[in-house]
Amino acid sequence: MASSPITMMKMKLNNCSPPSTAAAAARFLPLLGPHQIRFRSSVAPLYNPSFPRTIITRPTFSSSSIITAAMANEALVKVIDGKKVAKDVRDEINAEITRMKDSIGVVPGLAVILVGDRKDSATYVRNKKKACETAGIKSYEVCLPENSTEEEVLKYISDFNDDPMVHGILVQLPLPSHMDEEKILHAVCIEKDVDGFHPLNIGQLAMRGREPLFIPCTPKGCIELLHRYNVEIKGKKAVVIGRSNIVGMPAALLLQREDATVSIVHSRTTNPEEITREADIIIAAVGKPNMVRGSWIKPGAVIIDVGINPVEDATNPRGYRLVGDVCYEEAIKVASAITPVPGGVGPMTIAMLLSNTLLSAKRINNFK
Ligand SMILES: Nc1nc2c(c(=O)[nH]1)N[C@@H](CN(C=O)c1ccc(C(=O)N[C@@H](CCC(=O)O)C(=O)O)cc1)CN2
Repeated sequence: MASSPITMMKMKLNNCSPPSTAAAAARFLPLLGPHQIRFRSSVAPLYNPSFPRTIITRPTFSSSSIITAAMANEALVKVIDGKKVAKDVRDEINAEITRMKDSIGVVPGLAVILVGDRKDSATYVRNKKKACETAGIKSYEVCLPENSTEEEVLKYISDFNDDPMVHGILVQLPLPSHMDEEKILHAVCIEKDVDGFHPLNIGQLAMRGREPLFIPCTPKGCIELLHRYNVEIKGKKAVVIGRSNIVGMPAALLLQREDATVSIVHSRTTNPEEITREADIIIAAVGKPNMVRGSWIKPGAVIIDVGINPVEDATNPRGYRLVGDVCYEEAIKVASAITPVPGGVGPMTIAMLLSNTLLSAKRINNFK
């Protein structure tokens, strides 16, 4: 996902300006309306966002039919508001935690282990702690210096495994390069593996007829967004861009479980755009700013952008701004729905972590 703000300074600003020619606009023209993906209407929605924000960037339409059509499409695009959905999820979790505390006196506990001094990781851990406090989850935090040993990390994991107050354990990734990530993730007991990264959890996710104890937070958040915006997944063509252990691979497995026909595009795929152009749903999780251009997208497709890439921006007080893996300005002209960056998948990652922690506390205490 995101690289550190320190390393991002080395990145070149990726300019993804929207196509400006009439010919480029005309590409979108015949493909509006009936070609757009249909949002589920017959199935009772798990959740209907009260205000699914619709972007209307230009209120007055031009007299040119080509421009008007492109703009009309833009006006119809649903911005999938991850911030709003995450807040709703957190409120629901908070209500459940209150119910559990009131009836059996149990408060869910989450232990977070941070190793090293990456600024982005420190920010994510701080945000997780804040989210826990608001939701009513007790958080336990361990911050270790970059030069810590694997044994030290393993000792903390072992202590948290044995602590009945702790229902979830996570080790913030990435770990320093001298550490064996596999060994460390394997040490988290599977019943408390709220990140869902334990090989047994991933194995269960991959197998038909088996249920993982936990689903990794970011892919779970992607699917939750699709559900809550009533996007039909069953029978659709889905393409996942990226095959990382924490996002791409589990996202592809989850889409398959939802009965989508799934393709995975990765660094060795030739002509990735030919594959993405077929997709009704795209989940982009590759970590390359603006890699997916408007021309890669089938009109009406739904786009879930997992990338959080800092790019230089002298006009921003931070000196950089965050962009996704998808060129938003182009995609919004073609897609029927899209997650923004920031404010899309990112907030859902933390909401799903709280959801997994609650799930764990309920399961351990046999609370329904
Ligand atoms: N053990 C884990 N490590 C990592 C995970 C994970 O799920 N488990 N995921 C990422 C980092 N991450 C959570 O840990 C995370 C990333 C981004 C966000 C988020 O809310 N992003 C905001 C923008 C934030 C900003 O302004 O900097 C957004 O997209 O709106 C939350 C969590 C890697 N490591």
